[in-house]
Amino acid sequence: MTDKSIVVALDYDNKADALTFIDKLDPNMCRLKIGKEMFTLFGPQLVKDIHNRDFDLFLDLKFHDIPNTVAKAVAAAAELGVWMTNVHASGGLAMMQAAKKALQPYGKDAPLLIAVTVLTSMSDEDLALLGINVPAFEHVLRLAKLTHQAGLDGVVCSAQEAKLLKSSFGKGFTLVTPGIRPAGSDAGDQHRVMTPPQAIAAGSDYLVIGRPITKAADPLAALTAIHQSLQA
Ligand SMILES: O=C(O)c1cc(=O)[nH]c(=O)n1[C@@H]1O[C@H](COP(=O)(O)O)[C@@H](O)[C@H]1O
Repeated sequence: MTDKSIVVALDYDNKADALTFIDKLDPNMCRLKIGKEMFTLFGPQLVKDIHNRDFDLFLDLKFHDIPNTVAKAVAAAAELGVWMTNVHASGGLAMMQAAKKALQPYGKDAPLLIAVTVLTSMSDEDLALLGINVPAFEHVLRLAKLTHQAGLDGVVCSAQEAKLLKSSFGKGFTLVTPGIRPAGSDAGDQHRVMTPPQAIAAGSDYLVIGRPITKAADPLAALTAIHQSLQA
């Protein structure tokens, strides 16, 4: 069972539970992601604990601040040796360029740097409340263009926009897609969703999947079922 296109979002509030689950996994089965909750609770030691188990780790802290601050935060992520990290594209071109530049000293050891476009929890109506009166896919395209211009490795978007972005920016522009829901599972707070096979068919490179796995009665079985759906 090897499919490292799956990135399991480990949104646990208990480190022991998270490590117990990780210890059932093989690093060839998936990659892992920790975000604001786990990093705030458990800090860089958790990153070390996960690296000691040989998993590729996406540090999802979605930096969004002035260019100098984001550049330093991204360099700090590189110091931790993570596989991937992210910023918000809405932080702007100068912020993303500063972040990219901060990774230059790390050469081929630099983490992949991607930018969040429009959160997958947001609908066209949510955007309208922010004064953004275009469909989500148009705003995603706009932010992805800025990210591409800044020289980042790719974007976080929903799989619903993957086809459009691959045709606009090419195969090498990495698409990381949360909002993945196996058929029949609860969407929860996610709005722009797709199933794992649909997302891969649309051109997603990495599927970020959290609750459908971690909140399942048997998380390992849920992950295995997703693997099987991708092989079918
Ligand atoms: O950057 C992210 O990973 C992210 C961006 C986005 O637009 N939407 C999104 O859901 N995420 C993250 O992806 C994960 C999705 O988790 P589930 O909804 O439980 O599958 C969460 O950890 C989110 O923080």
